[in-house]
Amino acid sequence: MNILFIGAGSMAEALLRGWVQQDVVLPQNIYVTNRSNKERLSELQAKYGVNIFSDNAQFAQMDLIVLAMKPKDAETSLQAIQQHVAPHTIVVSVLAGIPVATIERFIGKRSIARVMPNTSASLGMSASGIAFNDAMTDEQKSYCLTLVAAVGKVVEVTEEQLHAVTALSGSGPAYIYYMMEAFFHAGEQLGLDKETVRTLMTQTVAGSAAMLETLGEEPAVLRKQVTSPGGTTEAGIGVLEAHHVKAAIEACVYRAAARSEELAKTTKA
Ligand SMILES: NC(=O)C1=CN([C@@H]2O[C@H](COP(=O)(O)OP(=O)(O)OC[C@H]3O[C@@H](n4cnc5c(N)ncnc54)[C@H](O)[C@@H]3O)[C@@H](O)[C@H]2O)C=CC1
Ligand SMILES: O=C(O)[C@@H]1CCC=N1
Repeated sequence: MNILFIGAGSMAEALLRGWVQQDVVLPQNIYVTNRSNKERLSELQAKYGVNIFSDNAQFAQMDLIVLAMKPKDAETSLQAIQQHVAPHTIVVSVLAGIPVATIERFIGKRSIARVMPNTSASLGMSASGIAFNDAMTDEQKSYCLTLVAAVGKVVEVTEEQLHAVTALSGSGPAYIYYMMEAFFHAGEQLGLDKETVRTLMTQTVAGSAAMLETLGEEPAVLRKQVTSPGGTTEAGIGVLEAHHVKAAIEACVYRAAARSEELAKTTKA
């Protein structure tokens, strides 16, 4: 299977790195192209041994195309490729918001999957959602699921539900890093060196995720186990409550989902 990435940014790299490292796709079967940055393509070629896509005639040999440009560039990009994409080629879009209907409007009714991964795909740790259009055969679905499962966990959802997936797990790593920025800073302010804080907090996040996953408990139950009456955790959480942090996090997710819907509307015919 030859796979072409259109758009060679951070998400394209996370996916192709994951596929190459997990041995699911050979680097010689991966092609990359972007709008104008040739150095970036050479960088990916040097790092992973993938090919630089050089000629529209090569579209005929592509079994699968990954749309990985920014949503705002989707229409221009789809317009540019519409004459060239072969009828047998599966199209997988990782674009936030952009509906299958928009993609079909440019390149016709064909097998299309929308995937919402996250950047942890580069370590095989993505949490991805996938939605298929009705042209997809079972065999094509299973191939797409294999690819996405190779870079982490994947759940099949409806296209409508992808707004929620995008707002939760697509953007999710950024929310965690945002909190980590604060933990790192606070740890240093309290006199620990940067590396010590990094060790403590990355393990704390990994451990908490593993507890949630392994025990299957509600987060509130696990939180209670940490919170001794009159202790340090209760004191700290009291500050979060006073600042309505839980409400702020929920508002953050709702706003991200609404933004995904806005992106969908900007491109609808
Ligand atoms: N970064 C993330 O964590 C995630 C991103 N996504 C989606 O992945 C897509 C790409 O995001 P990033 O990699 O973060 O963006 P990026 O800005 O790092 O990369 C975008 C790439 O698209 C190329 N490009 C722009 N217009 C083009 C055109 N007309 N033809 C060919 N290439 C073109 C750019 O040159 C660049 O290489 C977005 O649609 C985003 O919604 C999805 C899940 C997570
Ligand atoms: O911020 C964005 O729009 C993309 C989609 C999910 C993560 N990054």
